[in-house]
Amino acid sequence: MQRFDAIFIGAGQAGPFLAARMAERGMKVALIERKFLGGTCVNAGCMPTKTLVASARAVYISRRGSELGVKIEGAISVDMQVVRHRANKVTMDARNGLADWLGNMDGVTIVYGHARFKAADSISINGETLTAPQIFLNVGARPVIPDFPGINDVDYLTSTSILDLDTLPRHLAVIGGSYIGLEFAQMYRRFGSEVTVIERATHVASREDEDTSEAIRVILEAEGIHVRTGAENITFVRGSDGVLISFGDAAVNASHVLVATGRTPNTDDLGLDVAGVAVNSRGYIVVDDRLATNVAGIWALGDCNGRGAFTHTSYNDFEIAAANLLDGEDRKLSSRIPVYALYIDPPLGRAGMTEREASSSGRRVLVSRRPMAAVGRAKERGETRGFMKVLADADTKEILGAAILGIEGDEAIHGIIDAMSTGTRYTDLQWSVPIHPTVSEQIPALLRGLV
Ligand SMILES: Cc1cc2nc3c(=O)[nH]c(=O)nc-3n(C[C@H](O)[C@H](O)[C@H](O)COP(=O)(O)OP(=O)(O)OC[C@H]3O[C@@H](n4cnc5c(N)ncnc54)[C@H](O)[C@@H]3O)c2cc1C
Ligand SMILES: NC(=O)c1ccc[n+]([C@@H]2O[C@H](COP(=O)([O-])OP(=O)(O)OC[C@H]3O[C@@H](n4cnc5c(N)ncnc54)[C@H](O)[C@@H]3O)[C@@H](O)[C@H]2O)c1
Repeated sequence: MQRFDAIFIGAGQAGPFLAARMAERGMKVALIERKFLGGTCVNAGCMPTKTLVASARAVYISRRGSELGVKIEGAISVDMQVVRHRANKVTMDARNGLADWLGNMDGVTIVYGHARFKAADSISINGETLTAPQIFLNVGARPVIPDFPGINDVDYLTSTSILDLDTLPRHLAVIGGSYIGLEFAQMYRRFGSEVTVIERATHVASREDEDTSEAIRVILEAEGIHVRTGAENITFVRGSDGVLISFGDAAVNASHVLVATGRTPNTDDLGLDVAGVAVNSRGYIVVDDRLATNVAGIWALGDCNGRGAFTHTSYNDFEIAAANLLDGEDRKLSSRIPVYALYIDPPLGRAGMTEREASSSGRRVLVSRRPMAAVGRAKERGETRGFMKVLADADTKEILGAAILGIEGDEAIHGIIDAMSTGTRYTDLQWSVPIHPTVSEQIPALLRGLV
């Protein structure tokens, strides 16, 4: 039996950083990973997909070159092998960087293999037992495949396996119209595939307000993506040249199918029952405001605790745990404001509540909207799709939430995020002087328009 001060299961976006902080303090830590250092973000998530989104945007801009006075002789074509290679390189550089950093760190032992609890303070891995008084779970999540009739009779892709494609699908059907589905749908359309998004809900990106979902749909349809919402009873049959997907009274004949209907936590094969760690009905590990599970000495960080599903929420879990356990602070999960971006192009940057959430909170809600077509920066760049809106509490003057769907929306939203994080009232921000011409310069004006 090998003894450590702390054991980390999963090397995602929280565990490695906390392991490093603990090792710096002279602790002896084991970091167990069954696949690749860096987890989903580095290997099958943000990094490769945002690299692909960048390639797809380059195609889009090239095709629009003549509008901006750029003459490109000959047809614009896409080399999918180069596209894939570039995404793979970004992943490999990050993965190798982590391996160098952690591999050379005194006090950190990296163990590759699948870990399972043997007891609340010990882990079985590759036939060996490791024990520690502190165990941190950072096991992440994986794609969930619904029990669609016929799905197992056809070939389908997930957000992970699609990264290995180096040819262009004739017709990509994307099941699920949320983050993963919409990002892949738009990039493949831009690469040159016919694309159909098939979504069960009445709107794409259905967690958003209807005006946001509708604006996203308009953007996607303008690029030639077929969007089918309200799709009930989806079934799959293998056809002569692909897959026949039927839903309601419609059918689509696709060459490739991407299933992007959500993710499920990697908690089913961890032996949590042996350790007595509680999970909720969806398999997420139950944690308190400081990320502790119900078992003393065991914490759960990142996607597997169901309190966030993004790289920045996982990394923030590390920051909370490190602050509380190593720096004598008292940081809480409940202080975190929900923020994220949907990386279609133009992106959707989001902070805080939707209008639907704000209205149902019982507050007096003020709203201000502005189309991107009224934004100078957007006009100058010839990219006026989308809109921005902000919500505030009429009584407390708090900023409650915002959405910026438009060029640089993922960056410009940070003005709102920082204001919300510091508790700045909208009345204090209305008269700040922004730089012209930027998308962010609209924020003070937007706040002055709250009614
Ligand atoms: C296609 C896609 C695009 C995304 N894009 C974005 C984005 O743009 N921005 C954003 O913020 N988020 C994005 N995400 C989400 C983001 O990737 C995740 O929220 C984030 O990676 C979660 O990190 P984590 O630390 O919780 O776990 P993960 O990064 O999932 O890491 C968990 C690790 O644990 C390992 N593991 C699991 N079980 C065991 C076990 N029993 N023993 C040993 N090891 C184990 C796994 O192999 C994995 O390496 C995207 C996700 C996907 C799928
Ligand atoms: N930009 C980003 O930050 C980013 C990008 C990609 C992924 N992610 C993370 O990955 C996670 C998973 O993303 P996702 O898009 O797979 O999941 P999701 O849960 O966000 O969306 C799943 C979509 O599939 C639909 N759906 C579910 N079951 C269906 C069915 N039977 N038939 C048709 N449609 C169905 C849902 O209505 C929903 O629109 C997200 O929680 C997100 O945090 C983030």
